[in-house]
Amino acid sequence: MSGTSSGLTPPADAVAPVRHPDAPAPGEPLGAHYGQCFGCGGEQPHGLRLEARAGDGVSVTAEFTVRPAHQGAPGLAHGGVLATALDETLGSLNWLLRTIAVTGRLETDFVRPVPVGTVLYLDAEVTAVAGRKIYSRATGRIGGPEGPVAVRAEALFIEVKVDHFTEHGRPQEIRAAMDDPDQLRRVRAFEVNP
Ligand SMILES: CCCCCCCC/C=C\CCCCCCCC(=O)SCCNC(=O)CCNC(=O)[C@H](O)C(C)(C)COP(=O)(O)OP(=O)(O)OC[C@H]1O[C@@H](n2cnc3c(N)ncnc32)[C@H](O)[C@@H]1OP(=O)(O)O
Repeated sequence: MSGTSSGLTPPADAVAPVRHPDAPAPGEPLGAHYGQCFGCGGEQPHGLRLEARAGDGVSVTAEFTVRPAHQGAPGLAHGGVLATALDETLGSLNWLLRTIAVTGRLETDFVRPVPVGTVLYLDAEVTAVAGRKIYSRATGRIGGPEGPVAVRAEALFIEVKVDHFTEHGRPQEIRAAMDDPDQLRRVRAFEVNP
């Protein structure tokens, strides 16, 4: 069964997404947006360590290897972890728009169980933009990049300013991020006018 709720249908005045001229070239690894990110960071022992690459247009591909820490049922990936992989892949589209945006809505279809040890091959693209609203979709396949679909999602991301994080984040992590030149460089790669 699949379907899309009305919150994920672009309005009539939505436009096609535009790849930012300074977006990473197709094939280029995007790297982590934050080392402590559970989705893409290298500093989270049980994190997904998802590795995304720029695609053509406003699209990305990514890979995530399911490890024992990611189980729900015995030997199978937890659905929330798979949703995280989709969310993170969709979030990495920000690099191509050079926009900071957070997930407002994420609708996920779980089509096939995903065993521990599986590589999940993900792809995602922005489908439309309407003001601050960014509409996107993602697919996760198993067995290879052309293998059967295991999960898919449609999402609405909402553009925010850096203030979203500095106002709502816990002060100790925000201070550490602001003291980290690599982190500031990454934020600038997302936002044209930091
Ligand atoms: C140096 C300092 C360190 C900085 C470090 C920064 C580096 C970070 C870089 C990159 C980050 C990328 C992170 C990727 C990680 C993966 C992605 C995630 O998991 S993100 C986490 C989960 N998401 C949230 O925590 C959002 C929580 N929600 C909110 O904060 C608000 O609700 C927010 C910002 C999403 C919207 O709030 P409003 O007050 O700004 O805007 P309103 O007016 O409510 O919504 C705008 C439009 O969107 C629609 N909208 C909003 N939420 C919707 C929903 N759930 N469904 C349908 N429409 C929705 C509304 O109807 C409105 O539409 P109409 O303009 O009137 O047409």
